[in-house]
Amino acid sequence: MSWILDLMHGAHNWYHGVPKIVASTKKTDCPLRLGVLGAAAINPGAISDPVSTHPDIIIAGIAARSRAKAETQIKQCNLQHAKAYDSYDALLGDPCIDAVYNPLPNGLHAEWTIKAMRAGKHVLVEKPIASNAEQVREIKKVADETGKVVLEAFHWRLHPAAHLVKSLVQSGKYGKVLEISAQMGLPAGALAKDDIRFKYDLVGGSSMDLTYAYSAVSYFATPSLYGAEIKVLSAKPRLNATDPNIDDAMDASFTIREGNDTVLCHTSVDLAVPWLFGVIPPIWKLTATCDIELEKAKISFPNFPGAWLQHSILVTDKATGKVEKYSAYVDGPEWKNCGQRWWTTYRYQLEAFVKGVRAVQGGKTADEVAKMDEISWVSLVESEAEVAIIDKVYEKAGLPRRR
Ligand SMILES: NC(=O)C1=CN([C@@H]2O[C@H](COP(=O)(O)OP(=O)(O)OC[C@H]3O[C@@H](n4cnc5c(N)ncnc54)[C@H](OP(=O)(O)O)[C@@H]3O)[C@@H](O)[C@H]2O)C=CC1
Ligand SMILES: O=C1OC[C@@H](O)[C@H](O)[C@H]1O
Repeated sequence: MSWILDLMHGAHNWYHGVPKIVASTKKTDCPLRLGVLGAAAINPGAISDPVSTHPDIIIAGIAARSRAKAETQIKQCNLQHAKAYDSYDALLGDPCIDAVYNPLPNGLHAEWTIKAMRAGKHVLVEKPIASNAEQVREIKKVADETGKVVLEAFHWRLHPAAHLVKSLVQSGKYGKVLEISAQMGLPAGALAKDDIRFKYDLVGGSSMDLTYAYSAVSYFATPSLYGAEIKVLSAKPRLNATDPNIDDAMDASFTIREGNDTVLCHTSVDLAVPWLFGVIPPIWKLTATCDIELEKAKISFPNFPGAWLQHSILVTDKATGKVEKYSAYVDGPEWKNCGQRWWTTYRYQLEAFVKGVRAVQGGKTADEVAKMDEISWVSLVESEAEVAIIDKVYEKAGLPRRR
């Protein structure tokens, strides 16, 4: 699956001339030293690529359960400053490492994020940040105790396009939000049968993996999800043939109520969208979409998780049918004057993480970082509220809560 992402990155970088930018990127005298837990398939696109164009961070190490695997990835990504470790503990025990990227299977996110903080490291942890909301609260507790930064790697939320959509929605110009739908799917066969996403003990399942859909509806539904009341109306899973605890797909409907305002939300996620007649890829189910209905307009944000590739935000006036078109690749309401046209969502994510860590090193608290004006951030409060929705969806579907 990750080869698709690597292919998209390659094409994107070639189109924007990124290799020249990489070659001319000078690192600072004392860049942050990042250690990576696991030689995961996602690493080249999600961390190695953005680090290559960031002046203030290097990958100083990769740990894998076998040193050879770590060495292979170090070579593959051409990481000149990286050391291979043969265990995650060995990397965490190295005082030369300042911060950690955690792309382990979902079920290990909370455990290793907490271990990393206790070892004195700041953490960028893959989505979903934890198996359930209780674990997110535990992460928050340890972050408060240790003063370390934790950022859930919700890259799409850190891209200017997401912020533009949010500002259009919240502007009041189009009235209240009534209904939001988001979908995301992968074609059947794209993932191997033994992929981590199909393993219950590693906290797999479509709702855990394609959590973007839950994140999108909740981000756009309210100014802040904190304190909102969630009621799941329906949750219909399509169960995995081998493991009935795994939702290969999940269609859910729920309401998000804040004060007197209630937004009806629909999410549809699928790790194995069946091919039509076994041969035709169902493109319309594979395109990630987020559609927002307000009182006076409909806003559509296609390809919301991959906005760095291409997106076009359409606002249709419900009375006149007139369509306004927007897009955003830099700056915007959260980043102000920051970013480049060629920055991927992962590059924005890294920008946020490095700025957050530097701010904490400069004396700010992690809570203050989440509120800083000059960066975009996903707070642990937001992460917890989103994971809590997924907990409730599993409960409604009659599936066990992930742990
Ligand atoms: N932000 C994004 O765009 C994306 C995010 N992700 C997220 O990244 C994470 C990793 O996904 P992906 O790279 O596809 O997964 P992989 O299976 O390629 O990587 C998972 C890593 O976890 C390690 N691991 C430790 N214990 C186990 C175990 N018991 N079973 C299997 N692996 C184990 C392995 O490390 P070792 O090298 O030590 O053997 C492996 O490299 C997931 O949380 C996923 O949600 C994934 C794809 C895209
Ligand atoms: O971006 C993504 O797309 C495919 C998924 O399986 C993956 O985990 C996700 O993060």
